Amino acid sequence: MEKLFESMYQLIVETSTKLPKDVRRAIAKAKLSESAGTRAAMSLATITENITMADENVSPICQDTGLPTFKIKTPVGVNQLEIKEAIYTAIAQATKDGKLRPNSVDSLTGANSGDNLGVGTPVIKFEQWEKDYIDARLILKGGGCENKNIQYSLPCELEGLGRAGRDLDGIRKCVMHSVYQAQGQGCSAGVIGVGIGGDRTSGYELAKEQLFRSLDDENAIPELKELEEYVMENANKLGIGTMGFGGETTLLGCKVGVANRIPASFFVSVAYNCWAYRRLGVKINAESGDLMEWMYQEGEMIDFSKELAEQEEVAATSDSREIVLEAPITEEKIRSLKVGDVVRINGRMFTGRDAIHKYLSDNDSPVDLDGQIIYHCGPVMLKDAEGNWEVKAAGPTTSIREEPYQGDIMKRFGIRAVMGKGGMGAKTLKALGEHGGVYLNAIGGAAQYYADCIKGVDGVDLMEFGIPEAMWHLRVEGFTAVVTMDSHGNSLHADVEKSSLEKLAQFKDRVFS
Ligand SMILES: O=C(O)C[C@H](O)C(=O)O
Ligand code: SF4
Repeated sequence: MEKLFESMYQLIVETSTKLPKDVRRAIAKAKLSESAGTRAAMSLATITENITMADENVSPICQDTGLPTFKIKTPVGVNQLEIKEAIYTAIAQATKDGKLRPNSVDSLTGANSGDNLGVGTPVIKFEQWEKDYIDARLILKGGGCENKNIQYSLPCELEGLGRAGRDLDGIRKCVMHSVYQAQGQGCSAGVIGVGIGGDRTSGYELAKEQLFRSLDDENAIPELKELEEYVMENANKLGIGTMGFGGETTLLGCKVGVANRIPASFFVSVAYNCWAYRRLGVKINAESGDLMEWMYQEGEMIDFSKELAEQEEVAATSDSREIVLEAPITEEKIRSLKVGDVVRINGRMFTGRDAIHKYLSDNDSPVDLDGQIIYHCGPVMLKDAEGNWEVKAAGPTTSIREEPYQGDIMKRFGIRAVMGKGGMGAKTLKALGEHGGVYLNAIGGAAQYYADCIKGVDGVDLMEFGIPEAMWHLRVEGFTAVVTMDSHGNSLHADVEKSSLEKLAQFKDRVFS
């Protein structure tokens, strides 16, 4: 099976860089549902441009290439250890080539292994089957959406929906609630895999298993088909929309599976996947290791590049104010910004995510942050032939994780703007008002689009935290984001959360008997 490494490498690269056809179609449909000039339409335009750029650059669609999870079916007699070895080598090579971000971190020390290999990473699940070829599937599910997975133990009380009992209607309520609680933080519009039954572990496994289904398939169990259709129709009435900016499409897919349970337990497990729904599969010759066929290839392939010219017109007709920001920014300038303003950033910004925020809460900053912009981002970086850092992918990360630190750090160091995605909470909003700061929402997953706005890397600090967690000094041009929290107490995120909860309450009454 000497070709096995090559086949696995291709599977990894293709999964990270090329969004499957069914997902493209769902995104194209979402785009059609939004009115021109809205924030949702603008975000979807950025997302589709990003998909095209990832195709062209053969670079990661999103910088978070997730926890690679392989599901492999092998004919009886095939050596699974050999397959494992080929996967490990291919993962390390794809990381070296900038197709995967080094994402495997020691949970106790925080050390990044640098090659995506480590205890428990990647995940490889084997199964035997009677066919004569190998079926290898891969999902790259990022951390932001993974953090929005949720498991319900029935019966339970749900915000907005009341009691969810141990029946199909209780399940319906849990699924609706799972979409609400994710808001835009898992880079909506998302896809949910739902597992009914099992135990806490196998329930989540079943939920994730659903993410390997095609978005276009039909559930063979009539009740579940009905549930999937119900959720698709009604979750999209919650008004959360792309990136939680409000809008018509909140969900791109809902797939439900069922397994038996034991009498005392009744779990409903939900695996939330972002729009950057990267999963593919290949059929591999069991003797030679050759790649025989790609999976998920049915139907039309949408070429978003054709729409790019049209999109520029949409952006031009949008009625939001556009403001240019360049650090150092004055308090006066920041206080002039309002929720809904679109900013174009030129000049300097510094990345800082989990490790940096924890560090800055106990230590001095390695650079002067007065008037500066902090970007919640863990990029994919490679060194070029001259030894200079090159940005391969650089979209925002979920900002809410920095909520405990953010306000204090902004005040202490004089930071005027923080940028990420998904919004932040009440503590940060209060600090923005007191200190004079704004929160900027960039489009989650648009890692190629933003990498293109980064014109240079002028330095890096705290490299000991690993590539994603270091503090990169970036020089940008035309880096676009939306003000979603301002210094006047306004938060688009709080507004969407409130209005979506009101909408959720409309689904309180029994639907399935
Ligand atoms: O780790 C990242 O870069 C992003 C993460 O997937 C997130 O959505 O927060
Ligand atoms: S940043 Fe968004 S698109 Fe990327 S992995 Fe995280 S949730 Fe998915």
